[in-house]
Amino acid sequence: MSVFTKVSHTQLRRFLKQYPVGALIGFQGIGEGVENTNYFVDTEDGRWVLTLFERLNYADLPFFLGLMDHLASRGFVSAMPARTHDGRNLVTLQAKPAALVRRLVGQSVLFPNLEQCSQVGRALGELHVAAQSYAGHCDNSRGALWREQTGRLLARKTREASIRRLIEDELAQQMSIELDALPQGVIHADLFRDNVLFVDDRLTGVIDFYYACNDALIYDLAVTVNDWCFEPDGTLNPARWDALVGAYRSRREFTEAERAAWPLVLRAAALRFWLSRLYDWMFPREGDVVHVKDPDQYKRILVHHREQMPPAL
Ligand SMILES: Nc1ncnc2c1ncn2[C@@H]1O[C@H](COP(=O)(O)OP(=O)(O)OP(=O)(O)O)[C@@H](O)[C@H]1O
Ligand SMILES: N[C@@H](CCO)C(=O)O
Repeated sequence: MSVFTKVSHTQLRRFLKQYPVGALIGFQGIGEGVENTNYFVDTEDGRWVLTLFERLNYADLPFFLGLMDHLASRGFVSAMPARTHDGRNLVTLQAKPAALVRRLVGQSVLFPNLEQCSQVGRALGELHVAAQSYAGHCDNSRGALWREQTGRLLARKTREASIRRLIEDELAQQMSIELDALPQGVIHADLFRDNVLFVDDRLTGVIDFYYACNDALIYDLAVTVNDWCFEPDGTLNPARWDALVGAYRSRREFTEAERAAWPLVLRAAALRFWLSRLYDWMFPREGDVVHVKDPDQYKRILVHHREQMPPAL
């Protein structure tokens, strides 16, 4: 669970006066999530999620909030950010950048069925298409340079020689891939199961756009299948894979270059989350309740991709 910054009832009441949302009814810290502080907030005018951004700078946030606005206003199932009386969707609370967004209905699923995987693949394709008209630009803060620098740091700091060897070898092999040369666009970059909401089998929400960036579209698909289509022991679930990838393809066809790069792109995506989780284990953050995810799960997925060719696109 993660609530890094506590907000009092009085602070929240004062904060909400900036918005046309009516008086505060109740609020509660949200346990899930590892990056930001989140609260569910109920007011006379509806249900909201308040996010205090713990790592992101004020200057970086208009890209993410603008993207959510862009997608939601085109009918995509993302949360529309609320605006203050004077039109701002980004404000300050407790000296941190903060935003209030619509609370979407639904729950995330831990064990997705084939219909849910198919809906996620379709939604990702639709997101890529709808975001083509978004004017904002943001480099991937967890892109190739970050993977290289973080990998080198963790390889130096770890006491386990096998981890050091795996990171160094994977970084060397990743040198042969140029994600920039593949079809580009705005990507979600973190479309894990905990960032998608369902009511039964109906996908009702995509949340947490705070890693969204410009990068290779196929990398986003790799991030998504690595989370949705693998079992906890690191083995691939082929039926989920086919459902998700097939539904994505119904919205956007792959290029030859993407098909050729796919095995290494899957590895780049697995490496990114292994490294970020490993970093959080090795350098834990202070907080009221802090949730850290298991790095080994992503090490297993990376090793799987290194040993076995994935199904072709
Ligand atoms: N718009 C929304 N509607 C409904 N629930 C939401 C919404 N935004 C966030 N949540 C809830 O808050 C939880 C945490 O949000 P989020 O995933 O954005 O956390 P985080 O710490 O910012 O990110 P991360 O997933 O990267 O750790 C979600 O799991 C979900 O339960
Ligand atoms: N989705 C990430 C956390 C936020 O980036 C993970 O599971 O490691």
